[in-house]
Amino acid sequence: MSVTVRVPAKVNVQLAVGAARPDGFHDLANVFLAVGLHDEVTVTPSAGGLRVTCEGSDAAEVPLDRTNLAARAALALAERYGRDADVHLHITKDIPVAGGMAGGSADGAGALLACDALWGTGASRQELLDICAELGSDVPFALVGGAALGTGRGERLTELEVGGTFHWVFAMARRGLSTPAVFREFDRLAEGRDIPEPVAAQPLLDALAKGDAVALAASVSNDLQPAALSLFPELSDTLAVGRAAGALTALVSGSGPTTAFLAADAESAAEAASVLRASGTCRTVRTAAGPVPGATVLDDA
Ligand SMILES: C[C@@](CO)(OP(=O)(O)O)[C@H](O)COP(=O)(O)OP(=O)(O)OC[C@H]1O[C@@H](n2ccc(N)nc2=O)[C@H](O)[C@@H]1O
Ligand SMILES: Nc1ncnc2c1ncn2[C@@H]1O[C@H](COP(=O)(O)OP(=O)(O)O)[C@@H](O)[C@H]1O
Repeated sequence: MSVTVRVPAKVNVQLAVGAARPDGFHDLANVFLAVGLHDEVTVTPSAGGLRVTCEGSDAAEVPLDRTNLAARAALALAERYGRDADVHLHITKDIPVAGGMAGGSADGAGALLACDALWGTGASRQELLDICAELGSDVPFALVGGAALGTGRGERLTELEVGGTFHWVFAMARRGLSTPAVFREFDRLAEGRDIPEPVAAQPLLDALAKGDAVALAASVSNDLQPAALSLFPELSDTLAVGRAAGALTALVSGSGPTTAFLAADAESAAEAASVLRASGTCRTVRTAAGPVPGATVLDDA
């Protein structure tokens, strides 16, 4: 008996960042879009206690101990509902690790939903979302999927209407970037400046609602991009290649270092992807469309 959950990656079409809070986090206006790159998490009862395994091209970079977000999710649910977390969690990883696409968060949400289905806890959606928020700022969105505005530290979600499909190209970099390090660099670059309250941009929300890629391209923004570029200047070359290859816009995905390119349609995305692949400025290139649903239990094969 096992349960498998499929969970998407995200791109931030807007990431407005406020000043550092006393707890070290930053208030955000974080507009998430779930895109069709997925991890799968399979949970199976295991007599030998909690165990995590991972397969996929980035598997060597994924921690297999209790710091893995999937393990933390299983332990949090077990504690809340008085269960033993005697499970084997197997992650089939397709989301790049430390890429600003929330792969670890996806695995956390996936493991939570899978363990919940396996154990039949009867937890409400809100209870699951509360556990997600304890695990990390990006984890609730991986459960919800689609498109949403995240406020607070990104964990308080308002789902958004999207009127069409957006076609993206993602260029994975040759090394990762640490999310806390990028926020620290944001603070350093912001020193001595007044940081406005983060708010969602109305033209961006309208563009999403209309499914208008040209309007979305004109309104995307990422306040962490200067910090990511400061720590990883070569990303500017990748952004320039994607722009020259016809992308409507190019930006760093979240805290990076994955770069994201919005294309007019699937064909232009494929063309930009092949130019980026040939450029030698990145490790791998993928295309993916969004929005897609959040964490979903798969039927038995
Ligand atoms: C930047 C974003 C954009 O969606 O994602 P990535 O691009 O890294 O995937 C998120 O805000 C990352 O969310 P997540 O990766 O869940 O971060 P958390 O585990 O909650 O926090 C890790 C660390 O990031 C910083 N952090 C995170 C969220 C936030 N609103 N303010 C922060 O300052 C803090 O230093 C915190 O200790
Ligand atoms: N299930 C997981 N998958 C990937 N990384 C994980 C996982 N659990 C914990 N981590 C840790 O979280 C770090 C950030 O990973 P990830 O979520 O992929 O990136 P990002 O926060 O940039 O989207 C990794 O370097 C790794 O040490």
